[in-house]
Amino acid sequence: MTRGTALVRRPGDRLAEGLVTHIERTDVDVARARRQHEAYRAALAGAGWRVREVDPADQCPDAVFVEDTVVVCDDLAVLTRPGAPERRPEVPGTEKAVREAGLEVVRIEAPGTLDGGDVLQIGTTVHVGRGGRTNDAGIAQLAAHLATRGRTVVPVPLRDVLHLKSAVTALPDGTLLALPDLLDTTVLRQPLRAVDEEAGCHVVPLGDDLVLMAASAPRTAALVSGLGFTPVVVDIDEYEKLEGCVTCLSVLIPHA
Ligand SMILES: NC(=O)NCCC[C@H](N)C(=O)O
Repeated sequence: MTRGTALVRRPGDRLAEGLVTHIERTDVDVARARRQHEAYRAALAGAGWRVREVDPADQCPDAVFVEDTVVVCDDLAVLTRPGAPERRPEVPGTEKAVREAGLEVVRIEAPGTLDGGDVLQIGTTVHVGRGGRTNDAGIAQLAAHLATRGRTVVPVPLRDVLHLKSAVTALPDGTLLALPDLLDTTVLRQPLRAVDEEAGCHVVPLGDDLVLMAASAPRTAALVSGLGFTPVVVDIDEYEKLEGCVTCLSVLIPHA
């Protein structure tokens, strides 16, 4: 059984030069990061996803964080215009991959900026973080594109955090796991559970009761397990040094 296609992009040799905005830079062990990526791909495959590699963009140190380059909604791929200009050359490779997956393609245009990490889709509601990487024009363009698929966009102001999904993501039943200090939770449209580990608010529902999580959030994994879900735990600490998390290393395209 295949749940769909998971797009990933392998880390390049320049990974350690990736952007760091809200944390202190520490050395990245690229060889270890490659092994962690291999295990991440294996976890997706083990959960029933067909893993497809986007062409490398090795001149871009952050290209491994492929989620930021596209928002997939049903059969529509919205190519982003990343808020960090040095990440924009990552987009053409993603465009090739989503076209090959048979998706309709539209794009965020200047002056709009949008990172996929700011977009949290739950049912027909799409929360979009407004902060350092995503601006009002990007949110307005995304809202117009996703309205064609019956989605409603809810902007969420962020504080001192890279992306919306650095601060909040959702379990398979729509319950939000969040670090409430990092965003304006009053605008969120789903029930919320506060967690006390930063990586605890980064989860990726993989289908059925499976929930992809980072090894750096053991207390939240126990909480998730107690709620009746099955954590699939991967160690991605080399990516966490670059403000990456489990969400940003893939783009899931159900049924593709
Ligand atoms: N969606 C994500 O959480 N992306 C992480 C991107 C990390 C990268 N170092 C960046 O600053 O763009």
